[in-house]
Amino acid sequence: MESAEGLNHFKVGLLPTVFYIPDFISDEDETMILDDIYKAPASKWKSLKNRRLQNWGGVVHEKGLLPQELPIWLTNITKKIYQETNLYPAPINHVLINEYRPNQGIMPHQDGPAYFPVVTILSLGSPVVMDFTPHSRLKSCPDQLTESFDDNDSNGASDVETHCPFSILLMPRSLLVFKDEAYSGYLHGISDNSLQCYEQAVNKIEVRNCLLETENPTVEVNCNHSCFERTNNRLSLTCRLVPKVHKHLFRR
Ligand SMILES: O=C(O)CCC(=O)C(=O)O
Ligand SMILES: [Fe+2]
Repeated sequence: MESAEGLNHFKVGLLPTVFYIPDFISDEDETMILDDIYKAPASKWKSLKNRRLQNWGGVVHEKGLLPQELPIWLTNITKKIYQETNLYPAPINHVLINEYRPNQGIMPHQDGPAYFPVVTILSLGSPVVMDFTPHSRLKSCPDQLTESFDDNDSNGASDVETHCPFSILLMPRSLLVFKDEAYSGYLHGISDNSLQCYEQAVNKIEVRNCLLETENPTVEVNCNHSCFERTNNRLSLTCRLVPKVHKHLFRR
């Protein structure tokens, strides 16, 4: 995948700006990145009520970034993402690493205004379902429409059809990319439940076999209900660009 055109191959769902790339990195790369994450000093972790996180790249303010150089192991992966997605106008300069226990998630939210409106999320460890919900100003999706999703021609999808909630199943080693309308018109979140259902996932067909066939020790799959039980931690790298960097502020 070497251009934005190549990325179109990975478009999922009705929105034109959501992409799911399975196996973006190898097993070996996943192991190495996990090692590097856990090699970081304990003080690098910040515990929140429902997850813990590491902040890399500097402090994000509403008006921009007070930068800190990314470590080499993060530069390696963000460079690959930057080059292969070809969506950022400059190299990724900020990475948030979230760690979720099996019963932890993240409240529906929209990412802040300081970021360029492209987000890439690399998933590690356990699979999880991410839910996208349109902002209330866009909620125009009658319930019955969700049932006829499969019959819709994605090229001709109207506003009403496109402003429906949807989910994406994120397998370990996959890269989720979303931008523009999916970034600013929708909230994204993960339920804080160890039981995750992917019945409504827009990439259900692509990932179903992957989930069922691999003897994945991180999940217990219930085939009949398109659900699985998380049994391991999930980690994610949320990679973004803060276009405005305060190079000389607060320097001693
Ligand atoms: O862990 C994830 O996949 C989502 C993280 C996220 O939305 C964020 O850090 O803003
Ligand atoms: Fe987010």
